[in-house]
Amino acid sequence: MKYRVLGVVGCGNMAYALVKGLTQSRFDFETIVGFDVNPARLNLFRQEFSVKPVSSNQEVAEQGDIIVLAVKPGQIRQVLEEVKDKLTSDKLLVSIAAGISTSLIEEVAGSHVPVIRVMPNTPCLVGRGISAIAAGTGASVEHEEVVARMFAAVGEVCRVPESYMDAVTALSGSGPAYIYLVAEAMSDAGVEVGLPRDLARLMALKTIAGAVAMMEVTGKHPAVLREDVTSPGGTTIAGLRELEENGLRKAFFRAVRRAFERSMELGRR
Ligand SMILES: NC(=O)C1=CN([C@@H]2O[C@H](COP(=O)(O)OP(=O)(O)OC[C@H]3O[C@@H](n4cnc5c(N)ncnc54)[C@H](O)[C@@H]3O)[C@@H](O)[C@H]2O)C=CC1
Ligand SMILES: O=C(O)[C@@H]1CCC=N1
Repeated sequence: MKYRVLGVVGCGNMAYALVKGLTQSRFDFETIVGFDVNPARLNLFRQEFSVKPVSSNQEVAEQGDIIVLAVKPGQIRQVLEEVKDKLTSDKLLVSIAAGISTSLIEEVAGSHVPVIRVMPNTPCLVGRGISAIAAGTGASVEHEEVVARMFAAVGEVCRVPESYMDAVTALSGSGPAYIYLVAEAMSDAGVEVGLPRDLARLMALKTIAGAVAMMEVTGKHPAVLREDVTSPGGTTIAGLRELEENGLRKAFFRAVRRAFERSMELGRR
């Protein structure tokens, strides 16, 4: 299968991360065409990535061999209605919309169109994303391979059963925001005990980055690494006790469950 033209419907944040990664990688699209209702976004994509701007989603679907749907979940149905007449079985439709199932897409676009659903995350912008991919009923292993290679340009890729997608969305799709909140909270906590703000932020950020590197490089379980930091009767156990008593784990359980439910709600609209 040879896909020469990538079509991008919706040139927002996630499309930016993906197109940036693709243009810097060896993934060999001859052309990338795009449309966005906001001309400024389209202009940005033209200037930064030489994306060819077209004047409608239909044109993207007509010219693209692979069409990435990167609009908000609430716009997917309307966009599919616009483009469905241009979709043939030799094209490949890729949706990154949270909560939107491949069966919903097939229902509107027609079951002859191969559909792959992907849940990436914003670290794709710096090549450190994690994307889960799942195939619709009309997509083959080859279709999955092509999309896996595309998203490998912006980070790691996991193939998952589609039934995992709402959970993946709640954990890794939304997850960067949870960690930014932790970084902010740690910085403020450092300020509270007397550190200048810039220093507190640097310490928080480098501590998170260092801890992530420790988990990646050593391959040790986080609980083992945590024990290594925790001296008997020392400072860390005093801090950890506060986090446990204030419900850190409970807060994460609840956050991920609520985001999971929200992903399912987005798919029902
Ligand atoms: N932001 C994130 O962390 C992630 C987002 N996603 C999914 O990616 C999709 C896009 O999200 P973002 O890039 O964050 O949103 P965004 O708001 O940055 O991008 C959406 C773009 O679509 C454009 N648009 C709106 N209506 C349109 C239409 N009818 N035709 C063409 N373009 C239209 C908007 O002008 C905007 O530029 C969403 O479905 C979201 O669920 C998936 C993984 C992570
Ligand atoms: O907040 C959202 O709905 C999107 C999906 C995952 C991350 N951002």
